[in-house]
Amino acid sequence: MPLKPLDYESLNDNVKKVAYAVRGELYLRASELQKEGKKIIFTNVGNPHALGQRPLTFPRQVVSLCQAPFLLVDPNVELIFPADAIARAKYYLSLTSGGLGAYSDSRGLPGIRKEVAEFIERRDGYPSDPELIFLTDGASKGVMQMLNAIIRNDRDGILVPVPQYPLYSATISLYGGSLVPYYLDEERNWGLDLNNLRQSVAAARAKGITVRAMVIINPGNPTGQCLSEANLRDILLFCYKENIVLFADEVYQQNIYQDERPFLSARKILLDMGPPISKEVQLVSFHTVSKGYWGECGQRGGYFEMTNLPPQTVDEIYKIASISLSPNVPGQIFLGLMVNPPKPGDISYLKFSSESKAILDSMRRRARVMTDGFNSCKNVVCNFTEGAMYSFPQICLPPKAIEAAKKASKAPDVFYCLKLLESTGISTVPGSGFGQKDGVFHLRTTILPAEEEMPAIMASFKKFNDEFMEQYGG
Ligand SMILES: Cc1ncc(COP(=O)(O)O)c(CN[C@@H]2CONC2=O)c1O
Repeated sequence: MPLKPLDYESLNDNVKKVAYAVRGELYLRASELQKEGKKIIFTNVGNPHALGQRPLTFPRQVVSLCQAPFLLVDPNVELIFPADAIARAKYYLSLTSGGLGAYSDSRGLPGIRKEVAEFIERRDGYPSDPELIFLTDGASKGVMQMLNAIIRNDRDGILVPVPQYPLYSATISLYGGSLVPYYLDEERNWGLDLNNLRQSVAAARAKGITVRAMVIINPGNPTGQCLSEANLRDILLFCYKENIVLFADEVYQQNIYQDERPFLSARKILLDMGPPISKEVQLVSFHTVSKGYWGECGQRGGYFEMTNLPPQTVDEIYKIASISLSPNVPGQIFLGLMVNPPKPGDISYLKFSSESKAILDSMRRRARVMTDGFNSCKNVVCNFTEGAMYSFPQICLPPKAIEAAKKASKAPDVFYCLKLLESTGISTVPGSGFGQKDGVFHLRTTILPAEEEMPAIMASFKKFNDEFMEQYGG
């Protein structure tokens, strides 16, 4: 029988090349075990509500009213919903062309794009143009749109930090480009290594690759590092000198757990640097409602902002966005609420700010508990989670463990994570899924398990790890 068009063997090779570890072998094994009745702690995905985080009240009130406008005319509505939520729902509905069931413009509702621009202006102190802000179904879709626009063939290279969030490696594979790694320095808390960056570009060019863009993830996933102003200036100067576009993935900008390096946007530093750099470097910045203290991953709300892209390019990006007709409208409303939350004096302000602060304060405490927990384990070292939502400890695997992994035809860190999962139910992602230096092994977990469960989880991990190291002669 001839191959059918959708038989595996006849699929697009780029599709078959793609790997995405966050929901890879460990996740699938964990799902099997769960079906068999084993209690699994899914710390593999930065999915706060799946780990018990409660949604913020105000956004849910507003979107509920938007989803069910008949409530707005119910005589009892003010008994259940605060007046500012009612007013905001009416405002958002007035922006739509027929409620949440109607398509919006392919770039998103202009009124919400304006709210995003105003947020950026307040954050950075520079004007922002709503026409250069596109709303997307999560930041992922924006990243994919921009990588699709810039990758022409396999000679086009995209600089990606290693360890990296595999949205980038997977998308670059999918679109047939070349990933050009630049290694973060684990000894300096995953700091930027400019020499390695320059060497990577030179090596890529020597192979005939045209380096077109550089990705920064700030704060980092899985590594959690926060870039300093000096780092950002170095990166922007580098992009200017090398004629490279900067993709700034800033989805964790609310998730900061230390005071030394607060979040600074790439756009702010670019504009601070002034001409010629501020006029020449092309920058695309990404954000989402999935992270921060919102954690509204399932709502699929995101945006990207374009800086120094020519109008004709913006038009092309708009054309491609039009193929998908409209970003989902509820997700757009969540985004509008995130960038324009209740203000002091608003009825909902006190509740909103206390809910938000409680979540962030707890995340900061959990980041510390998890880091210290890992560092109390034999042959485990872990940098502190400066930001984002993850811990990325290095597991120093003894030779016997590496030998056993080889016999099991598993990468050493996959072997370790599978043993951890089978023994404790803790579902993690092996460091190999994010990239790491040869011979050095990690795992990624989130700092998201409930705070009251964290000590028991870390104790369970420690018991497993120390027994594992004993068994394999570590
Ligand atoms: C750095 C980074 N960029 C973009 C995204 C995508 O966000 P959207 O939900 O807006 O598309 C994620 C999601 N983080 C994944 C999801 O959970 N665990 C992770 O590592 C991310 O970590």
